[in-house]
Amino acid sequence: IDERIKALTDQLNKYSHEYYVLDQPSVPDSEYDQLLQELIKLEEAYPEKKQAHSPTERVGGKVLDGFTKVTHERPMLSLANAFNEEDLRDFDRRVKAGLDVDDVSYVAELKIDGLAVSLRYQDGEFVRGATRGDGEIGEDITQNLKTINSIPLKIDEPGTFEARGEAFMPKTSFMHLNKAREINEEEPFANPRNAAAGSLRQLDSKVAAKRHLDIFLYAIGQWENRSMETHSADLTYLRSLGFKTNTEWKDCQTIDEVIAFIEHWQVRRADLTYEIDGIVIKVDRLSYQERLGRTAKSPRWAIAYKFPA
Ligand SMILES: COc1nc2nc(N)nc(N)c2nc1C
Repeated sequence: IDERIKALTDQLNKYSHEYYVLDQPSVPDSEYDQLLQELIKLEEAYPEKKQAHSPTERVGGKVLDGFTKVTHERPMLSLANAFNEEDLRDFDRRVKAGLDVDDVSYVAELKIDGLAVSLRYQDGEFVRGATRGDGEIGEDITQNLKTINSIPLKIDEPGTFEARGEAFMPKTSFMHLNKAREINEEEPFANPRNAAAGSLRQLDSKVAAKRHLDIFLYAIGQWENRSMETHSADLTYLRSLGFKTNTEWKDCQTIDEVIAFIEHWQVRRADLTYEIDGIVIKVDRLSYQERLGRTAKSPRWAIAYKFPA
């Protein structure tokens, strides 16, 4: 029985990764559902044999009467903003002056319009998910984050590992949710960001489970075995661990390439299945990030270009 429960758990988590992260399911939904039903029955019969990373965790658990507070060991900073080309060139000049180098490569990423969250893993198990809060103190929303199917419940990484990213509601989920709310004469959400925030702050994770939220991870927070040289290597590593990262990021050798990337997405963003409110530019070399450091609330090695509203 033990073996069967473990085998079903790992198999279903693998299918889930293929479907929700790689968008390449290898089995039909009917086979997934059949195996899930078998696991549910086995866990009901032998509850003590249920694995911590069981996919049956996805449907939501008990209703909480409040959120416990979480202290972020590494503060979750907010980004300084840029609104035009001049701001971007000023940022580039400041970075080069601060490092006393004249060639700095950047990574440009889509700025997902959602809610910043932190996912903490202990010896491979997803043990805690939290909101950014004020950057130092956030709220424990683990139960709600477990309902996001693209979040792996288990990863192959020993010790403490923290992934950070943006939880969001895809545009189609947002439209369907608001249509349902209008039918129920409930107040519609103003935008997908508010809908995602409202969904993740539900005390009843069964409600969050129905909101079809998704997530893109974009940084590694706490990591005992930190070993990468660049941010782009971190993004590649996150993907290799099974996390959903946004594939539209680009290595830019100059700020001109960044500006071209911004112009490209300023037009193309309407075609995306999720809302973005800008482009985030980060110095790629991690040792350079260390040297540039941070202000009280923002890193000096990154900036968020905001699209005109
Ligand atoms: C390094 O800090 C950050 N990086 C980010 N990257 C992307 N792509 N999107 C964000 N919203 C974002 N937000 C923050 C605070």
